[in-house]
This record gives sequence, C-alpha cells and structure tokens, in this order.
Amino acid sequence: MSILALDQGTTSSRAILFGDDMAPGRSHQLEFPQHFPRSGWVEHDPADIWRTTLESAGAALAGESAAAIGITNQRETVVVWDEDGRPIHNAIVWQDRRTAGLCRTLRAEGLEEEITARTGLIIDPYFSATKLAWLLEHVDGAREQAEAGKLRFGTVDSWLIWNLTEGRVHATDATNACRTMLYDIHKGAWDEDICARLGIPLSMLPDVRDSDGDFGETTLLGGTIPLRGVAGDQQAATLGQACFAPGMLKSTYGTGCFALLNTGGEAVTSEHRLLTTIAYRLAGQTTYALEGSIFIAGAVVQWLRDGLKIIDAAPDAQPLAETADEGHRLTLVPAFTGLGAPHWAPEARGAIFGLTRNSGPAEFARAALESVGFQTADLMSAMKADWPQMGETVLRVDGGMTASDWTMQFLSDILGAPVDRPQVQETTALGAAWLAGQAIGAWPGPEGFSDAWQLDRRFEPQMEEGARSKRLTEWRDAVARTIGG
Ligand SMILES: Nc1ncnc2c1ncn2[C@@H]1O[C@H](COP(=O)(O)OP(=O)(O)O)[C@@H](O)[C@H]1O
Ligand SMILES: O=P(O)(O)OC[C@H](O)CO
Repeated sequence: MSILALDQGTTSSRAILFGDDMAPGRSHQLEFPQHFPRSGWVEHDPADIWRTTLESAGAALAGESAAAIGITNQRETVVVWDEDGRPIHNAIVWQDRRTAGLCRTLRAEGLEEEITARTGLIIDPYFSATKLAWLLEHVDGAREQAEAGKLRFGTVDSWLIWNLTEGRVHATDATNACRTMLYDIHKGAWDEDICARLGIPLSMLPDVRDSDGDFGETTLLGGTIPLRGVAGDQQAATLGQACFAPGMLKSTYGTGCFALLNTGGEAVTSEHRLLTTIAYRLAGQTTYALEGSIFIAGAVVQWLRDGLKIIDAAPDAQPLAETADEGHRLTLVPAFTGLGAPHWAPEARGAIFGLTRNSGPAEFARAALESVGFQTADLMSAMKADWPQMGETVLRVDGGMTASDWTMQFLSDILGAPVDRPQVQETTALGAAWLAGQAIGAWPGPEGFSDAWQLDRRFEPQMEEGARSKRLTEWRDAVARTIGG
C-alpha cells in the first residue's frame, strides 16, 4: 500500500506518493505567494498553505488511495485560528524578524539562561513564541478571545491536521513543539512559566504527540486515511537520511541550511550557540539532536540569479564558478538577513572581501558557492566542541543545492571530511512517509530502513591541510569583520 507524504515548505507545498518499495512515485508541487508587509516581515496566508496542500495531495493521489499520511512542514511559523477554523491573521513565517525588540527585552530581563536550559533554544525572533505573543498583542480582541479559550495556536503541521480532520484534532508532534520556545524539551511538556511571561494561555496550545503518533484521520482525499506521522521538515530529513545512531549527521541545503547531529537520548547543552532540539519521539522515546541553522544557503544562488543577474538559472552557478581565476579569491559572507548559528547576529549584513579590478562574475559565483561550505564548517566545529564524542563523521547531505558536484566537493574539502549524497533526494518527504509507514506496520523499523538507504556519490576531501586552514582563517576573519562592522 502507498504512503502519502505532505511536505509543506516555505515557498511551496508538495505531495509525494511512496510505493511499497519506499521509492518516491507520483508527486505534485504548488508554489504560493510570499507576503512582505514591511522590511523584515514575512507572512503567508494560511488559506494558501491549506489549499496548496490539499490540491497537491489530490494530484499526487490521482484517484488512488493511501494507507496512511505523513506530514512534514516548515517549522516555527505561527498560525492562530478561531473555533470555526478562521485564521485571525496571516501566518507569521519563521524568517520574520518583527519581534527582535521583544527578544531584546526578554534578554534584558535576564531570561536567556533559563529559557535555553528549558527549551534548548536561544532567544531569537526565529522561534514561534514571540510571534504568537505579537499576534495576541496586535490583533484586535485576540487576547480576550484567547483567554476565553476561543483561539487555537499551531505550527503549520497543527493547522494542516486541524483542516484534514475538519476540526476534530488539535495536535502537534514533539519535533514541532520544541521549536516554539514554549516547550520544555526535558520534561516533554509546555512550559507554564514561559507561557505566563508572554501572556499565552495554555488552552490555546495543541496536544503534543509522538512523531509516529495517532493524529486522527481524513476523509477529504477519498476513503478514510489515517494521519500517522508528523515531524518538522529538518527532523524529517534526519529520519529520511536514516540518521538513527548517535553521531550521525545530516545537512539539508535548500534556501537555508540546517545541520542536525543525532546525540541519542542525551540533550546536549551547547556551549557554542547551537540549538538543542528533539530529533524525533517514537513510541514515547525521545532522541535529541544538536542543530545548526543557517539562513542563507541556496538563497545565495538565487541572489546570483535575481540580484546580480549573472546567471539565468541555479545550475549555471557551478560552471561559472569553475571558470574563476585560481589566484584571485573573494570571500563572501552572505549575512543578507543577519547570521544564524553559531554567530546569531541578526543585525549583521552581507559583505565581500578581496575585491580588485579583476573581480568578475566567475569570482562572485565561486565565492557564493564556497560561502555555503564555510558556514557548514563553522557548524561542524561548534558541534565537535560541544560533543567531543562526535569524532570523525560522515556528513549526509540533501536539498536542491547538493545537485552541484563542485559545491559538494568544496564542502568536503573545507570540512576535511567525507560528504555522502544519497540516491533519494526527497529525504524530507521520505522521513515523513517512513514515520507513517512504520507506524502502521507497512514499512520496516529503523534498522531495516537504514539498510535501504543508498549512496549516490561520496565526496572525499582533496584539499591539503595547509590550504584548508588558510582558507578557514580568511573566512573567520571575514566573519569577524562583518559582525564587527
Ligand atoms: N544545480 C544547483 N546548483 C546550486 N544551487 C542549486 C542548484 N539547484 C538548486 N539550487 C538551489 O537550491 C535551492 C532549492 O532547493 P530546495 O531543496 O528545493 O529548497 P527549499 O525547499 O528551501 O525551497 C534554491 O535556493 C536554489 O538556488
Ligand atoms: O521550508 P524550508 O525547507 O525552507 O525549511 C524551513 C525550516 O524548517 C525553518 O526552520
């Protein structure tokens, strides 16, 4: 029997039907509008999120039925709706920076240490908590309605579950809950103190279930289909990459880049500004991860295309970079929207170093692709420092940017470690399908699923150690100057 994976991302909604052989089959993808009402604000219309998800699901099924549905989603994005399922405002997207001021206030109150200890996160507008507080503060009547128990909050998974079950289920899974900055990842419960400080009534929060829990069923897609898997997209990719053992590591290169290191049952506290997050919770058992989140990865290629207009399409970046002058290095720090982990410098803006009269499109393209490798190297160093038992590890990669062999080779060179690209690139959807497939007993457990993971290509480091450390020193100097300036 087929399993339907719904992958609700930042710019598009995608549905993929996986067959008995766990291979991706028919799929459908629909983009939807992004709204930027002010500088630094990013919103989605929740109706678009739901409509594109439902339509792509229908198109992927094409009249077939599925044995179960797995849902994976852009994380942290906030939707609030009323008893009739009407959103009270547009969704505030994870990239939105409007709550930077409230975050500063929370830090000034000296709350960071306690919030990090409980939630594993640092105080940043990225996470859901301050976005939800903003909605309660700024939407007319919202606080009164919320206090009267008439409003519901959800990340995008909850919004989809609510709609798929026609208002019967208000739930989320542990991987999504842990991105809200309202959830105690050690106790596995909403944190009443943080909610109280932000004026968020507990009654509006969804029930938190296992990632392979029971999320009800839908009758909107032909027949009755159970919802049996839910995970945030980066955690789903970790599962899709079969990173089940402590020490295993994946990095996804889409618009941004998100690296997750499985640390097993241990919630490792980062001393280097990484996030402690829930990788998955299966049958009540929590597995944790250290996460490094970078906001600009593939987006730097979009900038070459749409901003600089030096390429026509993303695949053109590599051939252009390959023609760059070997003796002429530019270093690009793509802090277009600040820097994420491990620097967390929201006010920083991008910079480029080493310009001469001979700097041209090829040198810019190479610096852009290299910036993704350098940023990953910073994450890996932070991970090793936080968790020395990580040891020598292989990085499993996925996402649109991994199509560039040159970029993957540079990544391996600058990490000084192997990089593995799997055959199935749809790892996020695969992870969601696996959750649902194994929950209903149709797909194998972690061991059998790990055996099915297949390598497309391994990239081995070829750069000499001297050159590597010189390049890393140049990069770190460029980052320091970017943040400092
Ligand atoms: N051949 C390529 N070389 C470099 N970058 C690429 C290539 N193909 C796609 N990309 C980049 O990958 C990103 C899209 O990846 P995808 O995994 O679909 O991202 P998302 O889910 O965040 O939209 C885009 O930012 C695009 O610029
Ligand atoms: O939708 P994506 O693939 O850009 O992923 C977004 C992340 O979940 C944000 O944390």
